[in-house]
Amino acid sequence: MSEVIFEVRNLSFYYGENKVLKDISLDIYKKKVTALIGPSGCGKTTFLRCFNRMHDLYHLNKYEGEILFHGENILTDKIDIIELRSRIGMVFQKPTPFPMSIFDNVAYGLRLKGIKNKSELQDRVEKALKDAALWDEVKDRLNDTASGLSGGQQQRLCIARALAVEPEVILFDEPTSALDPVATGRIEDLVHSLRDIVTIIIVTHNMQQAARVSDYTAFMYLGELIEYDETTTLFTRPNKKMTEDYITGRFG
Ligand SMILES: Nc1ncnc2c1ncn2[C@@H]1O[C@H](COP(=O)(O)OP(=O)(O)OP(=O)(O)O)[C@@H](O)[C@H]1O
Repeated sequence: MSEVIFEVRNLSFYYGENKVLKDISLDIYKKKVTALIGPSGCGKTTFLRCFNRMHDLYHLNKYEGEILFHGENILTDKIDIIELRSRIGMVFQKPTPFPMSIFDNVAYGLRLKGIKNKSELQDRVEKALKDAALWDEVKDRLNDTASGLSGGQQQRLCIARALAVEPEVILFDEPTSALDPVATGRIEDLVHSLRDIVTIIIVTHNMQQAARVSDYTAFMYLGELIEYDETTTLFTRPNKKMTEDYITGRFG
């Protein structure tokens, strides 16, 4: 069994009065891919956004319970959220390149961290683009604007941007929902391979995708965690009838 990086303990979450996560407890394992699946509105994205405190942007949102990150609760006021987000990166549904060059997109977070040295920047941008399986396609046009890339390339650029600051964790929120099947396949291969360097939590609508890319899968329904197990077990021998009904397409 691998090392635990997050211990989620009795986590509930409210949008104002609306309780959408209900007493969730689970462990997330280091350098593994964990998929969050379940029907629309079950709380997958809400759960994902707790891990880097994305909900803090709106003051009526409320967390209860704990998420221990290396043993420290990240849901307290004592946490430096900027620092937390540099350790826990995020990739969104739609590619969100900044309106600047390919190079500057990847260098952005590095410059924010105070890295000014040109050759260090170049090395780290190159490494991040290689890790994101994009280097060969862009190495001759690093100064071109990022908006000229295809959707799939833009999403890999966003992954490179997230990787550049060497986070411990990357949260993926349905990263292929805006992509065609070929671009989707490339992102899936990439997510699968990235677990050698980072811990990944990924929300997906697509059960086949969860089965292909993840080591662990959490099945959620109406804000509750119904079942959580190794992906192969959850998809072949689920414990709960509700999980079985969902993965065999009987509802949702
Ligand atoms: N900003 C918000 N304010 C109030 N309620 C919200 C907000 N965002 C989501 N919700 C509600 O919280 C519940 C969970 O939504 P969430 O987006 O987390 O589900 P999901 O499983 O990711 O859904 P989908 O697969 O459709 O993206 C839903 O009932 C949704 O309507």
